[in-house]
Amino acid sequence: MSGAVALILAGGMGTRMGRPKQFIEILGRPALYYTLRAFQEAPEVERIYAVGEAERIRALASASGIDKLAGCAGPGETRALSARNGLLLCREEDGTVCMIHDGSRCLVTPQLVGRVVRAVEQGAEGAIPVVPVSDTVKVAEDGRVLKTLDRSSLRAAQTPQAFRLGVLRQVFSAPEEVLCEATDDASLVERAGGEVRLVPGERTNIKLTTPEDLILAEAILAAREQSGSRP
Ligand SMILES: Nc1ccn([C@@H]2O[C@H](COP(=O)(O)OP(=O)(O)OP(=O)(O)O)[C@@H](O)[C@H]2O)c(=O)n1
Ligand SMILES: C[C@](O)(CO)[C@H](O)COP(=O)(O)O
Repeated sequence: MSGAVALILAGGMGTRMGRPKQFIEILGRPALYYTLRAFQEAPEVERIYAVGEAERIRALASASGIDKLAGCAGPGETRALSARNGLLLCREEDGTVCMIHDGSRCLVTPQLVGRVVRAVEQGAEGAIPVVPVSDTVKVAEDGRVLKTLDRSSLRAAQTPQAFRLGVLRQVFSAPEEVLCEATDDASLVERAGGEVRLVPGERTNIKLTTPEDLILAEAILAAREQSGSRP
């Protein structure tokens, strides 16, 4: 066992979904159940920390056999401030591998968790899952195209994003305005000059963001169930 830790961010309001996403039921279980279960099943993960409604998350974990859950913290005003709150729960040493993961990416697999942990164990300062961008991406302003980007060098970043705890402690000590500009954790490491390695992500590792994503998530989980892997 690698002894890695996972920090699950589940303290958002779900503004674009119209309700908090972590407790929306998919195939009869809250979305967060599937997220927690993937980390519970990953042999590389020793402990799980979560940010969000502590009582509800603890109740979900204990009803679902998620015995790696080691602590919960209250949410911050933004994703980055929630991550900073969660990091305060981690008492492990600086060298421990820590993954930060969106609770709303409930289709994450234990295999993907293993890939990002191994990339950091093999020497990367940070490791993030990415998938190639399949649309053509335009830079826009005032409803007009400014330019078209070269798609061959573009990647869509997912979570879990893995780093040594010491690296996270350092980059999350930046001022709040810097933290809140970052839309993922790796960009804070990049800003500090750290090298972030890319590992293959999974197209099914979608982030529940808008109501249509629920249809997709349910279909993917149902297909996993049919194919014999648990949803
Ligand atoms: N203050 C916040 C904001 C977000 N998150 C978590 O960070 C992840 C990614 O955030 P996002 O998908 O944007 O979720 P919400 O903030 O809930 O959605 P929205 O932006 O539509 O309000 C989610 O698992 C969310 O619960 C969090 O823990 N604390
Ligand atoms: C961290 C992330 O999931 C990487 O793609 C994404 O940036 C989160 O964005 P959100 O607007 O907070 O959902």
